[in-house]
Amino acid sequence: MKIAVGSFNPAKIKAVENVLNETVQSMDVPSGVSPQPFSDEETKLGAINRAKACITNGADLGFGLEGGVSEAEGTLYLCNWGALADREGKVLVASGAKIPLPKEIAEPVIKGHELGDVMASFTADKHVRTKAGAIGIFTNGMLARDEMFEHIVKMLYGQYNYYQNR
Ligand SMILES: O=P(O)(O)OP(=O)(O)OP(=O)(O)OC[C@H]1O[C@@H](n2cnc3c(O)ncnc32)[C@H](O)[C@@H]1O
Ligand SMILES: [Mg+2]
Repeated sequence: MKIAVGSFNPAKIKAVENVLNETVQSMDVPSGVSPQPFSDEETKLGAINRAKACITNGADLGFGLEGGVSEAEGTLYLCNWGALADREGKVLVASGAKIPLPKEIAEPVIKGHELGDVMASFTADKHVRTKAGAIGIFTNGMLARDEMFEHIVKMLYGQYNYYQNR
């Protein structure tokens, strides 16, 4: 069975490999949304598009993981979504943990800068998006980006197995 993840970001690949305990293929697929999704709906759609594109590119199971931001009551939150697609056209979704972003991060993102770039200059680490991520930095290292994606992958794969076995 060919399992793919629609990204070359090591945090996303590692999350799928750790949960499924299998080697997965990375696929360069379009998310079909903006590089910086700005709502739960847009972030979820990016995840679904990536998962479906893996199937179009020949995978049996395709994972799409997407990071974004969403605004509620004047606060900008980090938001994350995942989707799992199969060859039968089944698509499952799950959302990840959310935390508010501090003002010095939220302001440049609202002005149009990508969160990954803002985090890179804030931490002086251009690889931050592939490791701790914003979630790791602002939880003081308690929850890294790959671990947060692992929770999403568990919810996706768990739902997939539940509905397969019913
Ligand atoms: O190569 P892809 O798979 O696109 O990986 P990415 O790091 O660009 O990740 P996303 O497209 O899913 O996320 C959209 C933007 O939000 C950024 N982002 C989202 N969550 C983040 C986090 O926890 N830490 C740092 N940047 C994050 C990300 O780097 C992008 O600029
Ligand atoms: Mg991206």
